[in-house]
Amino acid sequence: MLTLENIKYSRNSKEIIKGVNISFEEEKITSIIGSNGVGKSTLAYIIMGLSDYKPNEGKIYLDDNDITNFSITDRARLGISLLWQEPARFEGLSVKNYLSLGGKIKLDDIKEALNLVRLNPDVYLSRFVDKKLSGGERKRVEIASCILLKPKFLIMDEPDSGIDLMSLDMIVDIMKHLKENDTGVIVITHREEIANHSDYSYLICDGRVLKSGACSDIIDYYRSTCDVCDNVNTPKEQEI
Ligand SMILES: Nc1ncnc2c1ncn2[C@@H]1O[C@H](COP(=O)(O)OP(=O)(O)OP(=O)(O)O)[C@@H](O)[C@H]1O
Repeated sequence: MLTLENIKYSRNSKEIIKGVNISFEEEKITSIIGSNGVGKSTLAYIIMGLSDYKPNEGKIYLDDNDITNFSITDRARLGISLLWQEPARFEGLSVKNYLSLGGKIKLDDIKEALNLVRLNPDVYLSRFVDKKLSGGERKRVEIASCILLKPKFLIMDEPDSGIDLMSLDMIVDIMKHLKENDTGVIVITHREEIANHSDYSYLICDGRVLKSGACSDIIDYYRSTCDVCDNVNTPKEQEI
């Protein structure tokens, strides 16, 4: 269980996260949805422990461990991973070497992961993770590396960004694969096609959880209420 307890975070004197309580379970897909700029990616960076994203208040627990002050490296070691919205490039590193994680991963597993992200291993193992790979191809390689890490929790920040619409079902298949392999998936998404496959959803508004529950209820609420709202939380609306 990964638990956020009353997390508050400010940046340049602006309060971005205003007291968030969320629990994520392993072997479950949890979606985080909400309008642009409400703090979803910020929450992802706080959970991952990026150096500029230390909460001003609150605690983060992985099972019974208080990891609030743990570095990104310590959290990665404990099994928390993040799929970035924008994947990085590594000039001069082949896909095969990049995915072998320093030789720790077997070639067959690398091939299986490439097949899952629908990149033909015969074509892509020898390609380089540089600017000759398209954004979508790099994103797929990045997703493959997250699969191979077998994390306890994987935060997927808009996993479809840069991926063609025809491949949304691939993202869904990958989330299901991760779940079947005991990874807790935390997916930040604007896509109903992706959120629909989550076991539980949180709707974020103005740095707070506005509502949580079954994905279909949250999406119905979001559609009927949030599209017409001015993006400011109303405490009365809070039904956490
Ligand atoms: N480095 C920063 N300095 C100041 N404000 C920031 C910084 N990064 C983000 N913000 C602000 O924090 C708020 C939350 O941003 P965040 O990226 O977490 O939103 P989001 O919900 O992920 O949005 P989107 O759906 O557009 O990706 C926004 O108002 C944004 O402008």
